[in-house]
Amino acid sequence: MKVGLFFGSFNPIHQGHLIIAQAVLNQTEVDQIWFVVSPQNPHKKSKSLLHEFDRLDLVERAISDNYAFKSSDIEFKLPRPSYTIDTLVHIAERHPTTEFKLILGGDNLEQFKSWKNYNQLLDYYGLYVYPRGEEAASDLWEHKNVQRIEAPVLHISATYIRSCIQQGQSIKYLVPDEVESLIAAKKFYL
Ligand SMILES: Nc1ncnc2c1ncn2[C@@H]1O[C@H](COP(=O)(O)OP(=O)(O)OP(=O)(O)O)[C@@H](O)[C@H]1O
Ligand SMILES: O=C(O)c1ccc[n+]([C@@H]2O[C@H](COP(=O)([O-])O)[C@@H](O)[C@H]2O)c1
Repeated sequence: MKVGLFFGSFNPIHQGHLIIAQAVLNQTEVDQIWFVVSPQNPHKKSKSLLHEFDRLDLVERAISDNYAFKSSDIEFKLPRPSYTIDTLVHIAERHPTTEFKLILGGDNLEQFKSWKNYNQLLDYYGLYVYPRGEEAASDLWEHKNVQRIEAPVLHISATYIRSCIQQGQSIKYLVPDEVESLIAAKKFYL
């Protein structure tokens, strides 16, 4: 089996994430996409970071209608902050017959060389990279283990969604209905 690993803070998950995941399923050999919720991105500090179990809950609601999408809380049990190479080695050890690829936005490709052991991620696993706005300036596009995914660029971000909520604006259509209703019921991000 081939699995695409989509790592993220998912604070919260939104339609941009889901569209990318579906594009990877459509355009590659992967059988499943696993959404790996990161409790703490090593390069991000956010005052409005929702508790990891709540973010996982939102992810599970968002993907429940797609059998090819799975959620993972594996990083909750690993040391923090979450370095992707450490998680990947851990996951790969537990699934020795599964082939893993990393799904990455163009924005993350630009800083990818600052990631822990990025060469190992490239050489042992490989990347599916999709555009996110302006073309990422990186020589890594030429790497043999980097495959470009064509997907519509949606300028939705979790930051924008959180700011809509704080301003009392609706987030309908930006997130799946099930995500919108849980955020409203639990008064997240207010
Ligand atoms: N609209 C989008 N289109 C394509 N990729 C996206 C989009 N939003 C997020 N991503 C990608 O999804 C992954 C996880 O992103 P993350 O959970 O941090 O969402 P975000 O919207 O970028 O969050 P924030 O605004 O809080 O920084 C990252 O690789 C990011 O590049
Ligand atoms: O491993 C690293 O050095 C590293 C550096 C920056 C980001 N990451 C991971 O990249 C993923 C995407 O982050 P985010 O917050 O943009 O969703 C998330 O799982 C982070 O832990 C990983």
